[in-house]
Amino acid sequence: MQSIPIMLHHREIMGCAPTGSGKTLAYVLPILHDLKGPAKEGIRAAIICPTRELATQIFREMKKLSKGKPFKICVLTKLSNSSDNEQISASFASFDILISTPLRLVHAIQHQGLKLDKVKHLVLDEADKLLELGFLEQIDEVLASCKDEGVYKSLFSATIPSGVEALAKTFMKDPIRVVIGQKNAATETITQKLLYVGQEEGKLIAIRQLVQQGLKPPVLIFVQSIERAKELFHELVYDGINVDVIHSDRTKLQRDTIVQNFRSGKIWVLIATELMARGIDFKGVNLVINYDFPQSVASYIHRIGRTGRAGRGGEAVTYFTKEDAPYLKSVVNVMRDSGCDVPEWMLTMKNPSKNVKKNLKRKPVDRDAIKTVSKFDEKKAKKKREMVEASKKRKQRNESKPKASDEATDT
Ligand SMILES: Nc1ncnc2c1ncn2[C@@H]1O[C@H](COP(=O)(O)OP(=O)(O)OP(=O)(O)O)[C@@H](O)[C@H]1O
Repeated sequence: MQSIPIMLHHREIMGCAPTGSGKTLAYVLPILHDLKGPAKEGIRAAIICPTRELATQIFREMKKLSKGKPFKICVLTKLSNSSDNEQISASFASFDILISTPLRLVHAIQHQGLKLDKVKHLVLDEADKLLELGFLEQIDEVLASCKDEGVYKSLFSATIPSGVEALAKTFMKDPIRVVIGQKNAATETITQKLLYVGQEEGKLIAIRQLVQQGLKPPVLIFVQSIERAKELFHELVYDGINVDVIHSDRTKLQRDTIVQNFRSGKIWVLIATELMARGIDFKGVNLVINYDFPQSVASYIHRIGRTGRAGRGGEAVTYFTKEDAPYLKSVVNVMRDSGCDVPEWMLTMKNPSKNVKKNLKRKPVDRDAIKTVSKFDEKKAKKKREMVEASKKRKQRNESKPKASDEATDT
């Protein structure tokens, strides 16, 4: 309601609204209306987002909403096999709307003759992510490729920190700032819980207890690295759970198939890295489990925002160990601001300092590998291995000692 008239009046917008509240439609509808119909003038709207999965999802939404108007919409995903750049460049020019990740878009601009000089609407979806260091250089390149005068920029996210706002103002023209609900809070339809699991191995115990009590799929589980995603997958798959795992080490085809299978209900539990934390709209996810504590408040909000979408209810459980305790208060604040019940003692905890938060964002907490064997059993097994090794060595030493009879012969 707020963004449609703003964009139709060609004002730039910085829109912050909760996860699952419909930000995609908030820019897709005014763009489709403003472009009126296909024009063969070159790309007139460009939408940039951080992941391929999200780009494909936006493409699908665009296609659905533009039904009846034969707009040519293109999603830049994989690199074209054709080596004829002129041909590729000409094919780009035939599109009205383009959706892409920053890296792929910059490649097309630099090597495949893609032009953005006719772009009227430039959207940065998940803007705060796109304006982080890893993407910033490419966004600069994209901005430089758009003709400055005629382009209206729109930024959307569920989290827009003040630093990002200040940065955005340096390249936006007098933007209108729209904030729906409380800024940087989670959706109120999500029941959020924090669960203390003691040490690392407590997490597997907690998950297994949940399974025993009866999981209500679909369930999404977030971990902090690809390695840990693989480890958890091995544990759960041997438990006989209908589970799969998605991360950037998997092939594009695998990633597409997994997303499709999770959407259709073929997979009940999906283990994911941060790759799936933003923007992905799986309808009806019942539970999000933060197996590993998120590295920032924004990550927490986006991860748990995969449930409780479009007014539906949902549940989010965040496991924490002793090592996560210093960062706990940030999440507690989000829970409090989103209207969740938080124990009194948690509210009186100290807020982590800026430095502590920065360090966590840079480097995740060091964690023991995910495996069923407990530390105690592992130590016992290690001791046993060491004893066996030592006795083997003793035996070898004894055998290599010259025997009494040998000595007699030698002398
Ligand atoms: N007016 C509406 N009525 C009902 N459903 C809607 C409406 N607008 C959007 N939706 C649905 O709500 C869901 C969430 O929308 P969308 O993915 O755009 O959320 P978002 O705000 O971009 O979330 P995120 O911050 O996680 O990216 C989608 O399934 C969308 O189809």
